[in-house]
Amino acid sequence: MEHAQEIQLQIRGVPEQESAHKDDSHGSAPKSPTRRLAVASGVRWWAMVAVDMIMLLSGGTVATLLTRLYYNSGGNSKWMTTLTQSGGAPLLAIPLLLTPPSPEDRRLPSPATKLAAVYAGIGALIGLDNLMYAYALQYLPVSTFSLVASSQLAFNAVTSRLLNAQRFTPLIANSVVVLTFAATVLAVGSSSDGSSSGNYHYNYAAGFVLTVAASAAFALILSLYELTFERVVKAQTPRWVLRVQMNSNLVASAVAVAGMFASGEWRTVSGEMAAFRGGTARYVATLAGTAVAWQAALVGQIRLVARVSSLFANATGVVQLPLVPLFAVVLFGDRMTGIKVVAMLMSAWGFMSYAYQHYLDGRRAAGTARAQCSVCAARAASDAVSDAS
Ligand SMILES: Nc1nc2[nH]cnc2c(=O)[nH]1
Repeated sequence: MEHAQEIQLQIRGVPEQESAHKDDSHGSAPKSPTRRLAVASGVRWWAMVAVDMIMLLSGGTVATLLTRLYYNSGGNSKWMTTLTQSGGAPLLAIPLLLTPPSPEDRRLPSPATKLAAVYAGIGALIGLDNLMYAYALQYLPVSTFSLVASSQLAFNAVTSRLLNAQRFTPLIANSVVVLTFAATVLAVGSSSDGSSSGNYHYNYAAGFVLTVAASAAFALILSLYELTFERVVKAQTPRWVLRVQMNSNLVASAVAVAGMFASGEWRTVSGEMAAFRGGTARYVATLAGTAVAWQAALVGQIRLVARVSSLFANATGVVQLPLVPLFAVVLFGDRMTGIKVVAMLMSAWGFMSYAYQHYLDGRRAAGTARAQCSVCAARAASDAVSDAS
């Protein structure tokens, strides 16, 4: 009977498996590329993943375009751009208060000191990454930036394998390669199309090195988030996702504020505000909008890490790279080229390859659950017969 109850619990627990930590994910053996999805597939699950993806893609695109607008309109403070990437974190207190707690939200999964150390470590890394990303966005033209930044997916392939025991299937490998190519095609094709003309002073060597370093750091951050949900928080509930994001981004904001004071950049802020094209109100609106858009994007991205995997979250983020130049056509008057459309299509193709792997895993898991069900029913019947005799 015990066996039958155990399987019934597992089946009933399917929706919770998204939120509850599973012991089997502790092992270092390669796990299913889509293991959480494997037990929680279904229309509702896909709809939630789609919402997260839309938040990441729209938030990330708006944030990147607003950062470019800030630089284009006379802004020049790297620490200010760094701060906008994490400074909207206190706003997360609103959804946190509005989200009803589940039982897993009420317990402290690890000692408070361990949680604090994790927030401090990831937060400091985010602060450093945000600074490098701020330099990268200013020092490289859109095309080169997209090319180099797409390397974060390859870095993520390594960190996911090492830290998250991610298994690679041909479909996932195909997705990583095609998404990287999509950004490469974009970079090669638009290097001479005068993209994002503005008052940039490109500094290629520094921009290149900083973009590569930021890409590696960001891949590590996403893998560390995944590890945190599995080993430290031991839950993937909406509230834990918000808490982890808010606390780590508050630490990153402290790093940015400290950097602004230590570098003396804070003295230039009032002058920059006064000289900003469109005036002070536009300056504040641009930075506030950037901060909100980054947090919206990160909510989507970290929820994808918790729901699926860091590699999936990064793959979705990379889809955004060809999106930015397309929007720049409308907003900054960049030229539209066939290459940009091809990059978009390749990007969609690479992503669909990844999504198809998830679909296959979901179907396989459903088949396994059905098989276990019939074994379980047979065992329950035989237990009942032996109990009666
Ligand atoms: N390096 C890096 N930093 C980020 N911060 C927010 N998104 C990103 C990203 O895609 N890459």
